[in-house]
Amino acid sequence: MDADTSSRAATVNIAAALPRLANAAPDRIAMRCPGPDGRYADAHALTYGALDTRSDAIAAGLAARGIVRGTRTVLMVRPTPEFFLLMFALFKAGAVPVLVDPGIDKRALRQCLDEAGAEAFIGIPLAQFARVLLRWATSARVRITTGRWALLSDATLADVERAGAGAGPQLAATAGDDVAAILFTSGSTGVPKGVVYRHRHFAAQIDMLRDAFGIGAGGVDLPTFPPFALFDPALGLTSIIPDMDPTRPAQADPRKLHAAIARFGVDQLFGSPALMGVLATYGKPLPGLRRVTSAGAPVPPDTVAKILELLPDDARFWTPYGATECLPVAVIEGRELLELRTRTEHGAGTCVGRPVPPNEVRIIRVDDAAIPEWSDDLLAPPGTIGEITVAGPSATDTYFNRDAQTRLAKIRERVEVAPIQPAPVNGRGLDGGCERIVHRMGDLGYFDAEGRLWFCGRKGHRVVTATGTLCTEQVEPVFNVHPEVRRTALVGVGPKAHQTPVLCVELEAGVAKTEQARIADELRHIGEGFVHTGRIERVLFHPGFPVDIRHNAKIGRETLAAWAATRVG
Ligand SMILES: Nc1ncnc2c1ncn2[C@@H]1O[C@H](COP(=O)(O)OP(=O)(O)OP(=O)(O)O)[C@@H](O)[C@H]1O
Repeated sequence: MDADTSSRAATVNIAAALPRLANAAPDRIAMRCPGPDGRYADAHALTYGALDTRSDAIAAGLAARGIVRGTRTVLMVRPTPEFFLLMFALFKAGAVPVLVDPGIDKRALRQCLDEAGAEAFIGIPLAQFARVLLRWATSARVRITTGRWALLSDATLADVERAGAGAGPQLAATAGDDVAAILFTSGSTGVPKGVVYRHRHFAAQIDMLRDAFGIGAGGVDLPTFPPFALFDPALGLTSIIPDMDPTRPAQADPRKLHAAIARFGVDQLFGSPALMGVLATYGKPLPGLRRVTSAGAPVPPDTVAKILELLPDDARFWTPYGATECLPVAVIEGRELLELRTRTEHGAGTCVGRPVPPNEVRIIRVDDAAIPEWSDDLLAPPGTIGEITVAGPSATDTYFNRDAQTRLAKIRERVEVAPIQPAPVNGRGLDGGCERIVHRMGDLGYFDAEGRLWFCGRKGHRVVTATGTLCTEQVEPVFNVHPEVRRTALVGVGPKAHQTPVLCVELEAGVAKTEQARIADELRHIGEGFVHTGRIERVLFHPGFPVDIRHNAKIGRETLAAWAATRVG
């Protein structure tokens, strides 16, 4: 192997697939985005060829402005062609895009941006105004706007692209260990944390998604969570960006989604459980779809059943389990999930399926403290509930600038490897062995006798009473069977170890307040049917649960607990 070939072989970069695909099929559509009027005009579409050459030009133009390998660059751009061009340009440049969910609390947003120590800021004009007004990302020395005028910034994206035009192919020779992006968590349990993605994490995710879901090039995808669209070009898919507010999937208009699916022959769809709820309630068949995936929180069994009814018989409905820090961890298909519905409704938790190879998923004893080193003594006895941990090629190893959080979520593990065996993919070499990072999911769960993983709720949401521990996901589905109940949330009031369990209840629309006393009695009766729910006596009715900003599906139990505390003496 000559030096040039070996350096090319070592390059790991999510953008590396793009020139290959662009060469093979330059005119294939990579993305179609709705214009401001919601229409899918050709002006808002990008072919593989255009995505490749234009992102080359932008990468070269960014380099001329000082955005180069390693430059942390906040990107605040809506899911338009500009967003995808910029993301691929930043990857090609080896720069580090920083993504924060739009719509998070403004104070938390500023904290995230400060923490990221951004060196550059690329945004729509509104984001540039906010940056100046709210003093966001003051460390950013390069500012680029996607607007028509360079107001409040150094240049427009058009200037950047013009400056780099004709520079030819760009691809930084990034190594697997180099930082590729900083992606913030959704912050459903506090201020979002910046997850450090290395190029090898993205590369592994693409392989794992392709294998777990049998994704082949040439399909047409409707990713309703825009960052997921970034995987599509690497998988050879066409992305149709839906005409909806990506921060409000629960409010998406199902007619628009159906129109896009029919018009562009969409055969795969990703959406949060809230978006699945929208499609299920709308109830129109989804004949062209072959693969639907939903993640972020458990999908209610009624929604799973309805979506399966709407899909063709040979279509698959996957509910992968994972987190920003590690994705995918495990996966289950909707039909198997439905077969296990009774167990969930009897308090077993929600089955999230079998680990996606080559993940190693292990359950450790519940502990709120940091665990620096792995030891097999940490393991919970087989079949018992503990914290879910993952070691695997897509498990990230650190948060950015959050040492305390990193210590709480990561365990170093020394792995002995025989000389002929390759080192674990996320490992670092050591004398006579290798070290890898185990990620703690912060979720409770267990394995059943068939090797399936069950999710029992978040560790921080467990309710510890004087007589034992209650897990949210083992309690709520028991009560959710009541026909007039939309959803329930278990919270604890009082000091840990002496908490009073309180069941917060959101009723179906149209149920009168006067029915609440009867429903509370009926819920207590349902609870008495199982040992673990029999102790829950306090029932509080809430007009509409707070939910997370990313998926609109995770219930804000911290907020509900504070609310419940004001009502329970
Ligand atoms: N299929 C699933 N079934 C049940 N829960 C899921 C599923 N997929 C994801 N989750 C939940 O979502 C969590 C990951 O969420 P995400 O990475 O979006 O941010 P977050 O953990 O909510 O944010 P933060 O850590 O800032 O609170 C998982 O740890 C798990 O609790």
